[in-house]
Amino acid sequence: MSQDKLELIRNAGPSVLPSLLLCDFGDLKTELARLEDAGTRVLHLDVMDGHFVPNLTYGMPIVEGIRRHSDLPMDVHLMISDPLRYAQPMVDAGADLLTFHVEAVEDAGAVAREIRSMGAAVGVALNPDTDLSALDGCLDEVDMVLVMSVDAGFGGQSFNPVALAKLAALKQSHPDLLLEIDGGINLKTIAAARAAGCDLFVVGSAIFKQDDYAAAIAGLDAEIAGGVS
Ligand SMILES: O=C(CO)[C@H](O)[C@H](O)COP(=O)(O)O
Ligand SMILES: [Co+2]
Repeated sequence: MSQDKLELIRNAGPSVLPSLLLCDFGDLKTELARLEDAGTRVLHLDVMDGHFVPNLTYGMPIVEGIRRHSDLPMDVHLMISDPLRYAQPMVDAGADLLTFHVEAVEDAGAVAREIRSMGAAVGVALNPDTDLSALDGCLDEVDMVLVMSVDAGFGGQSFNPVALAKLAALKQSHPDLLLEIDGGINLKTIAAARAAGCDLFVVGSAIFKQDDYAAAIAGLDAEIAGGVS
C-alpha cells in the first residue's frame, strides 16, 4: 500500500508539503480540512525525541489521529536517536514514507532495508553540516533523500544554501531518487531549490503564519513552476 502512496507522491510532481509542526494541534481536524482544501497532496510530520534534537513533538497517537482524518500520503520525518525502535509502530500508525537521519545510525543501508521490509517507502535525511559522503552505501536502498536546509529541530529558522549544492549533486548522480528539502523554505528560497533539482518542498512557517493557506501554497507552487525550465 505504501509503495502505491510513493507512486502517488511521484506522480504528483513537484509538491509543497505542509509541515504540521506549527499547525493548531488543538483543532487538527479543521487544520487538515483547510490543508486539503488548499490543494495539499502530501503531509509532512515532524517527530522529535528531545534527544537526537533538543525539541520534543509527538509520536504514534498523533500520526494515527491524522491518518483517521486524512487519506493524504504521510511523509514522517523521524528526528530521533533510535529510528528502528519506532519504525514499525509508525508504519502501523499510517506512515507511508518514513525518513530517518543518517547521523542517528551506524549502518544507514541496513536501516533502510529494514524499514522497507515493514511496508513503507524509505527516506534518509542529512543535516547541513553532514557531507554527502555520509550517504555512501545507502542511496541504492532508499526512495528519497531529505536534504535539510536548517539544523533539524525547530521550525522558523533561516535557510542554509549549503543544501542547494547537495541537491544538485544528488540529482546528477541519482536522477531517479526523489529529492526533498526542509527548513526555511518560502517565496524567496523555493525557486532555487527547484532549480537545483528538488521534487518535494517542506514548508512550515511560510504556510502556517499566513491566514490563507490556499493563497500561501498557490504562491509557492507558482515559484516552483517558474524556477525550472
Ligand atoms: O523538520 C523540520 C525542523 O527540523 C520542519 O519540517 C521544518 O523546520 C519546517 O518549518 P519551517 O518551514 O518553518 O522551517
Ligand atoms: Co521536517
